[in-house]
Amino acid sequence: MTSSTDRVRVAAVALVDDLSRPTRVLAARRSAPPALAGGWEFPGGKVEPGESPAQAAVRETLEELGVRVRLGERVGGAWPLGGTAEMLLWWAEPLPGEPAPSPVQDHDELRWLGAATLDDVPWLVHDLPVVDHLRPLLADGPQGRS
Ligand SMILES: Nc1nc2c([nH]c(=O)n2[C@H]2C[C@H](O)[C@@H](COP(=O)(O)OP(=O)(O)OP(=O)(O)O)O2)c(=O)[nH]1
Repeated sequence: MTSSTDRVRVAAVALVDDLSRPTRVLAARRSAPPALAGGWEFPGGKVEPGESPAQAAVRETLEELGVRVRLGERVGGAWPLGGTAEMLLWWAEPLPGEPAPSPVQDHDELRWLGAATLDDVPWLVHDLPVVDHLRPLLADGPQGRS
């Protein structure tokens, strides 16, 4: 049996406009590696030795988008990413500052998506169940500001 220490753990954020009443979630388009380029994902990355997944989620968001975030609850359980990788996802709210993509960090575009526009981007295949999970949790509100 595979133990949790054998797994590649990815920590990511469902960055939303308002933790108490989320209407929009931030999607990021990957620019690299070639196999993933063009696919949309939740900002995040691999948990490094010595840090907790929650710390990794905060660190990766700052590195990738240039904003600090306040984490809320976890979104679902451990989401399989194929092979032995899994993703832990947190609701998160940006602290003051505007998220911006960083090509150095493998993102070239960001979009805020609401329940009605979640399918407007081609998500990475392993994110599709996560998107389905999020859809009913996003309240009606302003949709799809890019
Ligand atoms: N961050 C993130 N990664 C995802 C998602 N969906 C998905 O399949 N993945 C995959 C893509 C990558 O194979 C892996 C995350 O690796 P990464 O390249 O973002 O990690 P990292 O920032 O730590 O990068 P590196 O140090 O390994 O270069 O998880 C998602 O929604 N967010």
